[in-house]
Amino acid sequence: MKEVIIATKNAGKAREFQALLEKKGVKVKTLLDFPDCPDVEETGSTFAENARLKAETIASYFQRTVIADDSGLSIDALDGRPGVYSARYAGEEKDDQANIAKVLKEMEGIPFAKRTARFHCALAVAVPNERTVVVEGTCAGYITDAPRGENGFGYDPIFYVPQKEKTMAELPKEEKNKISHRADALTKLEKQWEKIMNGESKNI
Ligand SMILES: O=c1[nH]c(=O)c2ncn([C@@H]3O[C@H](COP(=O)(O)OP(=O)(O)OP(=O)(O)O)[C@@H](O)[C@H]3O)c2[nH]1
Ligand SMILES: [Mg+2]
Repeated sequence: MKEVIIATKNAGKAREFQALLEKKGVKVKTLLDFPDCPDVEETGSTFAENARLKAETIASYFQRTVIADDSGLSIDALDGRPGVYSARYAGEEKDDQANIAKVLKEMEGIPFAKRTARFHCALAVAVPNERTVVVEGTCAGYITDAPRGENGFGYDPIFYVPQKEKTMAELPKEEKNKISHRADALTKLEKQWEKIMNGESKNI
């Protein structure tokens, strides 16, 4: 079975990539499998910049093809916050519950129609000494006024998906994986996928 390294230490993302890529017959390794792997500082101001930074640093470390995901939630009523700071919105410890609590507090009193939001996912494919490819995916929804559901990770319990009439955390994982920002971004690599997996880096 072919194998790809996803440059993430986020267990929720790791599970989703495993499920998404299993369908393509690809085995996923993440940085959770390589505890000595260096941490990459996310100094970019966009999802694409951070995805590129993570992918290129880790591709250079392993000297092989690496895909990185930088993602997050943009809320219109909060001028796009938490945005690229989604993981650490309530502090360095990356606590999902604390992040949710902070968002709900900031959204108090805002009516449903004005609670529009969007998940973003930038995926960067880096091959040592080659041009990096970045694609992006989104998923639109609304911020609820209380958490609902146990599935997924991050802000999923407060992200309402109108076409499903459920929060992302109330959807079974197969359903999230059909409509998520991550799935959307991955679709955009569809045409290049064979080349990526064969390590044919040029012109992907
Ligand atoms: O409800 C959610 N459903 C999702 O599907 C989702 N995808 C991203 N996020 C949020 O955005 C941060 C990513 O930040 P991020 O890309 O820097 O990742 P991270 O720092 O957690 O891990 P790494 O991949 O950098 O190692 C995460 O922690 C989450 O808070 C999501 N929330
Ligand atoms: Mg991160």
